[in-house]
Amino acid sequence: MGTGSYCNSMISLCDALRSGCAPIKVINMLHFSFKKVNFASHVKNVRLISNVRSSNGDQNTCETDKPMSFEEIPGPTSYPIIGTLHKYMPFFGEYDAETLDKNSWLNWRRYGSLVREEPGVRLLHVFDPEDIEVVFRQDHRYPSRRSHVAMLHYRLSKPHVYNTGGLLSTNGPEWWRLRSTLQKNFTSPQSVKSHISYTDIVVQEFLQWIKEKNVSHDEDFLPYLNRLNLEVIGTVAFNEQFHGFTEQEQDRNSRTSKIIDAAFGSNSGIMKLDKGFLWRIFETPLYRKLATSQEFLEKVSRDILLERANFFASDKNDDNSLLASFLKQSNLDMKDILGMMVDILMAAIDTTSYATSFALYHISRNLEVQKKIFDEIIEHLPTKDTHITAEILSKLVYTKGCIKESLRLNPVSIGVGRLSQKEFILKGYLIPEGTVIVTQNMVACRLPQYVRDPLAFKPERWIRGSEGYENLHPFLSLPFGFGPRSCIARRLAEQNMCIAIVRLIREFQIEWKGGELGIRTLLINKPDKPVSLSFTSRKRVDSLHNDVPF
Ligand code: HEM
Repeated sequence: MGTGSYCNSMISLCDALRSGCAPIKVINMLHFSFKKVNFASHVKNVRLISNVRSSNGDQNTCETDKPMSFEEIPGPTSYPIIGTLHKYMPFFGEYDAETLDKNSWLNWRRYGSLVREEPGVRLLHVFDPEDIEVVFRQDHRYPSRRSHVAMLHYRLSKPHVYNTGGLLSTNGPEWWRLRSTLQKNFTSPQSVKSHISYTDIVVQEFLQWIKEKNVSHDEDFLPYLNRLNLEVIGTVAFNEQFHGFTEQEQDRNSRTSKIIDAAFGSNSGIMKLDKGFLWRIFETPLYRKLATSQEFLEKVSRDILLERANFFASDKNDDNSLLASFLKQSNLDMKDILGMMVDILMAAIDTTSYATSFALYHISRNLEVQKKIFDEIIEHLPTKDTHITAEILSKLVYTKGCIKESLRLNPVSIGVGRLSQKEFILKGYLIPEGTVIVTQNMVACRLPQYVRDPLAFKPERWIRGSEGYENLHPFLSLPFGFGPRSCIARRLAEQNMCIAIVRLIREFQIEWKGGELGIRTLLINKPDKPVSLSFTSRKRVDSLHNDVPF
């Protein structure tokens, strides 16, 4: 079979994967493609070199093999000045800037597991978890990312408001000053657990609200989840109630609605602005949108901060919000804290809502899985008014397996970005300093060479001791990134998702009513269609089957 038919078979494979073809059919197609095609033979040669180096235990100082240059890495043709940007041109280019997963599939099937691109920067896509591990092992004291470049520009242009670009966009020692100070309260298990009871209260209010609204599958559930996650993060991070479930706050001009819009307005422009440069010359509409969104989040944060700062000045409070802990740090000033508050509003709402949407999507399509979650929940929350505690959460092993499995199939980010800070050798190629590296975890997580039956939703693969347990490569699924630069709120986000899912499944039998759910990548992976769920009260299900305790 020639390259043409290889491409065709892989195109059908990609189409099949995206269109929700039965997983087994897709795997068969994959095996067929692998069997018939000599998969980019030069990549194999490079692998040999890399293996020799690995067995010597010293990748960087091999004297006999001269590393191949970065330009020799397979990838789309790069032209002077425009590099590979032509691939992203509307009408002509075959890549769509909003379907990054599709572009990655195309790259992987054409060029193999290491792909070079030059869309204005030196870019390397890494698909193999072994290589992903090598990338992260290079990590420096201050791991860097090249992202949020326009936001960095915006914040640095307002030195009276911000000291830095904030955690998301700052690199180097200044990033570490912020991170090392802020992360104590974000990540310590004790501090994270201290937020369980408030979060549970907010989630129960949310349940009450969606019951009153009689939410049906004709509505998109995502906006509901946005409100929930703003309310949760408001309470946990700022001890602020936004009252997002009230009639008044549902108005599109309310503070809640405008924060959700501004968070999305900020996030959705970041990636396109990172790729472009015109905003450096004049204020483009997209840059303006980013600036307006940031201004609104700034205003909300400033109002809360001023009120709280006065309150804390009295030193008589038992507030355990993150903001309370920030205000006690002597090496943070108000500008640092304001920047972090804006970062929290930007980073918390869409991420958790998309991740929860996809988890509900998988759980509601797999009623067997849902039954197992319900059985586990009912064992630990025998009545609806049992409070969720840290001890209960620690026992919900299956539910947590579902969250991990959903994040494997549908991570919020297609992979993790890093900026190399010194040259290193990967698969026999010399990767120069300053290369933008994107680890392609989402694609790798759907490949049969790394995961058994990869497109099936099988929470058991994460559960040690269960029959379906799989010892997956530790660098395969990295939904929260890796190392000191990983998501600062990982534990909190997982906890919030778990509490929401537990309460929803405890209350309702949930069914998926939409078609196959794909992704649209603006910065993170948003569901590409409405999140269409039907909620049937367990009371009703119970009276039908009469086998579930209440
Ligand atoms: C399910 C929800 C979430 C997912 C999947 C997620 C994922 C990620 C990922 C992949 C990164 C980049 C990590 C890396 O480069 O190694 C990141 C960074 C970050 N996340 Fe999250 N995140 C989530 C929720 C949150 C929440 C709730 C907050 C805030 C309360 C938050 C705040 C941040 C911040 C500030 C960073 C930048 C950290 C740094 O550069 O030091 N995230 N997140």
